[in-house]
Amino acid sequence: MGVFMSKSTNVCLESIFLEGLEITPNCFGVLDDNRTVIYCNNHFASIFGVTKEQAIGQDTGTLLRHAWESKQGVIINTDDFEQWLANLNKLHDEVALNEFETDLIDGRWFKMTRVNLDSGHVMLLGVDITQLKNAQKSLEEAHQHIENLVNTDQLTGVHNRRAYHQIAKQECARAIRFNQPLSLLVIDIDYFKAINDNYGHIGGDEILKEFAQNCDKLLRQSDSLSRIGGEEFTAILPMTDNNDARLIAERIRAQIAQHPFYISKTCTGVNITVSIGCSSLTKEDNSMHDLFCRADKALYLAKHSGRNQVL
Ligand SMILES: Nc1nc2c(ncn2[C@@H]2O[C@H](COP(=O)(O)OP(=O)(O)OP(=O)(O)O)[C@@H](O)[C@H]2O)c(=O)[nH]1
Repeated sequence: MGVFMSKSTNVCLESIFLEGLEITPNCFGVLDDNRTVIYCNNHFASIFGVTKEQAIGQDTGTLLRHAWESKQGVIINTDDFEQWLANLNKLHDEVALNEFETDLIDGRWFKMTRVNLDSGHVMLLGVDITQLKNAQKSLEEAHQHIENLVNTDQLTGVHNRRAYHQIAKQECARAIRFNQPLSLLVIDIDYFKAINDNYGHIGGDEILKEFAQNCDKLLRQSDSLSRIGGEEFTAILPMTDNNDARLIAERIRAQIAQHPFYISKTCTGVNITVSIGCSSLTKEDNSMHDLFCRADKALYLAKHSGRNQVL
């Protein structure tokens, strides 16, 4: 590196730059046209899990292989290192200037800028963005937590009415677009008022919780159980035609009817039944509302023709 002096102060700017580069949390390195490191600071060398003295004079392929084999420095997720390196070199040869983010095993993140200079040298500058990345991760986690809270029924832990509408919209659009079957169950606990009257509201809440958990276990992972009202639930069944939906509904009805529910305050076993209305997507349907209206009508009929049945 040439020495350049400030005319006004007669100070060697090179030594000031080099001192500054060692103190900064950012990384800096210069490669020659054979990708050999001719200058770097310690942060740059740490990308390869080596010291500055070890890095200078080595080509980046050797340094990256060391990082990959020793699991130090930059995280390289590949089983075929040679292919990975060939792809990287090809990309760097083709693009004169590129920016990318890289994460290290010690948790640091750098936003790297790589510039191919006219002289054939390559300059690499990495800004430490670890704090930014951590803040971004915390924000994403907080967002996910809030998202879960606003979409979850606090009593039963299944989806709430808000989530039901969102899922219904998505699933219905998908089923119509790809011409796939879709079914909906509207499930209502029979004579729930009597449970509240006999065991109090807390006892009723216990039943609701246990019912939701049991019902959820009887469904597939791709199905969505939601509590849309007091003792009223819906189950959205993607990729399920009417025959299968009725089998599933019947399985829920039968299992719930024979399941021993339990009220902890009075140590009482309780039996409950459910009535279920079932509907499936037809060519004439435009939205889940169409399915809901039919399933709700079927539920009404089930209630008025004796309860504990699927219609
Ligand atoms: N414990 C509890 N009860 C609730 C909750 N939300 C609604 N309820 C009660 O659920 C009962 C619903 O009663 P109804 O609509 O008359 O229906 P039902 O007694 O189940 O009768 P059918 O549906 O006709 O079989 C009411 O007593 C509500 O107060 C809740 O979050 N917890």
